[in-house]
Amino acid sequence: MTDTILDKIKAYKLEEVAADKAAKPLEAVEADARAASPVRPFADALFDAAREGYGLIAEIKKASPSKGLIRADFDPTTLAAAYAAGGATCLSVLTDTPSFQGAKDYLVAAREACTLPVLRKDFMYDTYQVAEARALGADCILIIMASVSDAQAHELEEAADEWGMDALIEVHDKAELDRAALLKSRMIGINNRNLKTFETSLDTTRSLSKYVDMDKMIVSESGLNTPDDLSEMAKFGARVFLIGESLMRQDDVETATRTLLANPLRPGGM
Ligand SMILES: O=P(O)(O)OC[C@@H](O)[C@@H](O)c1c[nH]c2ccccc12
Repeated sequence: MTDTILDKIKAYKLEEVAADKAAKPLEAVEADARAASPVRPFADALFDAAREGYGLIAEIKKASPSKGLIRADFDPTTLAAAYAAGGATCLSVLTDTPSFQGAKDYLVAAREACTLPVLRKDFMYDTYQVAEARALGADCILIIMASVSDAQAHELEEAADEWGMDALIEVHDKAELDRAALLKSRMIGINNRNLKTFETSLDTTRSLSKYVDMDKMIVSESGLNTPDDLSEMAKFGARVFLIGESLMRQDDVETATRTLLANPLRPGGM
């Protein structure tokens, strides 16, 4: 079997984590995590926003494996401030360098530039990375079900919880969603991007949303471009969105963000 992009990312990420551990032992990272700026409530902010309008997790993303460079004029401080001014609820910051040209420092800079809760967007396998996320200031981590075992997912979620952070559980098929249902996180991210082919289809949210427990929040992720995309997803119960590329390609990120959120489909469909 040929390796998928996710297999390749996992292989280098485990090496990175081993090198990070050698350079900075867990105890030192934990000391930084304990001294970090207090956690900002991530899930709560999204639940509040989605009650009347939409919740937006706006992503700071310079490049991706499928699209290459997305935004040349890239300053995390300016972008975070623009997203916040435009009405984003939370931020997502890519900290993976080899595939996304992200950086841990970008998360620190973005979080300092605003008061929004921030998701560390990375490929998480080890609780060391969770402590590190908190040490950087992150308020939430991502757990990608396609890339971890049930035991790992549980362990990562527990670690996030111990640090007072939330966890966004990402799925892209029914089997992953069934596994995610065993976890306690209130946020289920349905990724519209197929991680094997890189194609995005909003049919992923359309078909999986009906299987998500009523008490959980659906976050529709990837491939969302227009207000019509959001209202279409809202018809399927998704009122929270994780959006990167389509906003990162705009010259005026603040106005683009505001425009995207301007006319939410009201709960109940009005
Ligand atoms: O740029 P888009 O198509 O709006 O997608 C954002 C986000 O969903 C995407 O970056 C993403 C979703 N899950 C991930 C896991 C790892 C890296 C990136 C991602």
